[in-house]
Amino acid sequence: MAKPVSIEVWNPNGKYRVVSTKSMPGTRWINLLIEQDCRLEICTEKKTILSVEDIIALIGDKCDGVIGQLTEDWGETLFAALSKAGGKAFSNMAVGYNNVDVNAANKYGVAVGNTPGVLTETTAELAASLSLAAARRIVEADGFMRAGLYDGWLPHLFVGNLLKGQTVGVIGAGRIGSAYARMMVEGFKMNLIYFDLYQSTRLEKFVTAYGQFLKANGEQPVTWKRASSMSEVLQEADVISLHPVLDKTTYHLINKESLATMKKEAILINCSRGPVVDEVALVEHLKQNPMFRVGLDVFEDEPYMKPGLGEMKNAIVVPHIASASKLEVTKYTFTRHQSNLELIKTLVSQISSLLQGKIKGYPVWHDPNRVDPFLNENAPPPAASPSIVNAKALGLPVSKL
Ligand SMILES: NC(=O)C1=CN([C@@H]2O[C@H](COP(=O)(O)OP(=O)(O)OC[C@H]3O[C@@H](n4cnc5c(N)ncnc54)[C@H](O)[C@@H]3O)[C@@H](O)[C@H]2O)C=CC1
Ligand SMILES: O=C(O)C(=O)CO
Repeated sequence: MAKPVSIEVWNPNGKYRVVSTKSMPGTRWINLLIEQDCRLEICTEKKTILSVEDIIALIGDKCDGVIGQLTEDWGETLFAALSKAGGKAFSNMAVGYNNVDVNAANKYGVAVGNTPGVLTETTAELAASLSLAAARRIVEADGFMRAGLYDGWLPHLFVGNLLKGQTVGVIGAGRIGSAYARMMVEGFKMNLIYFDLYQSTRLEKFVTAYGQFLKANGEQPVTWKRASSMSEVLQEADVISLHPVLDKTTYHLINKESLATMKKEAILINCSRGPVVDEVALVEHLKQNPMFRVGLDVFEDEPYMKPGLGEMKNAIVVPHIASASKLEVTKYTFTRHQSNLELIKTLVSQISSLLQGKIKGYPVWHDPNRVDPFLNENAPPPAASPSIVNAKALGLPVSKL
């Protein structure tokens, strides 16, 4: 028998039992679920990462839907348990859903939601922040200052990289990769080289137009190139930022061999998922190449770092905070996790619309890139469910809205 897990209950007489494996910011999401006749149970366990056993205990004998986290292992065992409890909907509070075995969800007929589009700017901004911090050695210089080592200006003190006119490389030029590329091209007048399985026409058009603008103003125009392979990006770029999904094609994309092809003074940024980089090989590369620098938001064995990484002066490491930003929306200023608040509303729309429609017969929102209709605080969410990643496999109809 699984150990009981502590919970807080909202709307005990609600018709649908929905479990959230974590408490999330604000009360709007709770009210939305209550309005949809849900009994909501929020896990209040103190530990950060719940085990599969903990989640099985939360699911219990009857559960209609679960809102879960990217730190949880949603595989065969959990989908079997959810299905046995009558569950039909699972929402992952994240853009990335590499922690979810979608085939297992399909097998048990559970719809899987994620939250694309709500963290694009916040993640791109963190990647840009890490790029700048690495280029100008901000963290190292800050440590030096605090240690009382500064005894006067010197011509060679903490010489870093000037970004203007250098080349920024993006691997995975989807929503976040493209937003980051625009920031670096427009903000620092960098040239762009990118690799993606698909052409990013909008991004190319943007860089072309910006290049023409600069030229018309008597400045050096920026350029773009779509690389035919990832290695082309690694060889040519001065700053490389990783933004692909994590799947078997991108696991250890950056490894000993690919690191060896990069410029000795290149900067590598990872705000995608840790296992895209072979972290052991990275530590070794950092040791051998003191002017090679990295900025990491994500780690291979999160929350842990591979031995030696934390001691490397040429590494900037932050604890998966790309989504943690404040945002002003008209007159509202929300808390630190504003971006997550937006994301939660998307989740709530998923769970409640799926349950109301009993899965079948309820349309799935047609465009996973358009989340704005779900984010308006004053309007009810549209009568469709945003971003169900396995809609096609489950034969769910798509909204014509
Ligand atoms: N650090 C953080 O807090 C956050 C991390 N993320 C991560 O960022 C990832 C990307 O998010 P979005 O840009 O919204 O997704 P997206 O789906 O718009 O972009 C991903 C891109 O990767 C490309 N891709 C897939 N396989 C590839 C390969 N083998 N080589 C090169 N490109 C490949 C796809 O074609 C696509 O254009 C998410 O899957 C998630 O893991 C997302 C939000 C926050
Ligand atoms: O949404 C995601 O994929 C995240 O990593 C959130 O921080």
